[in-house]
Amino acid sequence: MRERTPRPDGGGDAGDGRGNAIEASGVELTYADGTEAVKGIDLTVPEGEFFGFLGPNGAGKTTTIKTFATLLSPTGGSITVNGYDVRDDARRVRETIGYMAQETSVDEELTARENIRFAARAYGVPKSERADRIDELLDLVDLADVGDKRAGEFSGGMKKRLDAATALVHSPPLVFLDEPTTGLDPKARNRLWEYFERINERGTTLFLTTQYLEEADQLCDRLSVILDGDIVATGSPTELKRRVGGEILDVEIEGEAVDATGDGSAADPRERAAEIARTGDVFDADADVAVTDDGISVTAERARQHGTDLLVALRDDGITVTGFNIRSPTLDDVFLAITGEDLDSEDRAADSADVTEPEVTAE
Ligand SMILES: Nc1ncnc2c1ncn2[C@@H]1O[C@H](COP(=O)(O)OP(=O)(O)OP(=O)(O)O)[C@@H](O)[C@H]1O
Repeated sequence: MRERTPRPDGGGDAGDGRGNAIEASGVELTYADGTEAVKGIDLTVPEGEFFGFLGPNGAGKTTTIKTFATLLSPTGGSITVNGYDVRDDARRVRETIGYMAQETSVDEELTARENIRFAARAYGVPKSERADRIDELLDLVDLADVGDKRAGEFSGGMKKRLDAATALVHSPPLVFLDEPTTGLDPKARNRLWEYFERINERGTTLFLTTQYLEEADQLCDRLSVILDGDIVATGSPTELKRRVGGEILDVEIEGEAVDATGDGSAADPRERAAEIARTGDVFDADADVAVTDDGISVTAERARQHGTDLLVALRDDGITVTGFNIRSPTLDDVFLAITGEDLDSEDRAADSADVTEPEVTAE
């Protein structure tokens, strides 16, 4: 069991007996050069929640997390963390949080065990408790077998796990994780996810920033989407997906654009199919039709019911359908609907050029 940190009287209440780990109201952060990185956000995170903060590069995730962790002072609004005001009680806030920054802070010259011991000393963990705490944390992040190896020999994923262990050394009830899995390969990312789930199950509130929709979907109870310093949506992954509405019908269409008349005007069967989906009688006017790499994608309330009507209409027009699929919206669709941008495309490409795993075992 984690140790409960006594809360000051001012701590908020989530309404179900739980307090609020974070209460933020109208938070603004404008940098000295005039960049308005955070533009008045409101946010409440109940104790014990796994909360996600999702947004593309430069959206304001790190800036927000730094104001919550007292590393930056907000230029407007108010923030209470574990019941303490970040301006008036910064020291108490720091004592009751863990913070895992984007860049790992492990000392590569030290062993895993020495890294955690150093953090334990820095956080004032009583000497009598240190040895047990170090063993417990090494176990928790599956580094017990390599506890006496130098961190410099570890893979990227192992360093991240060690870093996360050091953020937990004083048993904080709230831990901030700033893009903890960026740059890791899928296997290392999965290991870290398991570890985060484990510490959340022990009762620790987690505030995670991420660019990965899949990560937010898999881990988070609730999440907010931040874009250009503003929160543009908040809800559970399921609620957000429901908000997109309806189902998605993906239709794969044969054939490239051809210049049938030889006058330079290419007829693209996908464009023609999209026109039929938009203007035919098959779907309601509010159906959303997009041309994709392979064909078209239709988001509509009754996509499942009317899918076959569309296929017939396409066939009657001489268009060859090579495949189709009806699915529920993903968070990717949510993000696309909110922002008009596909969040994942660039990041996925970056992933393949990733950290190589491991020379040292226990990965
Ligand atoms: N020290 C700084 N001075 C001025 N502008 C800054 C500073 N740090 C960040 N910014 C700007 O503030 C905005 C938000 O940046 P922030 O790092 O919070 O975004 P982010 O969502 O965490 O992105 P990333 O995923 O790239 O870390 C960006 O426009 C960024 O360029």
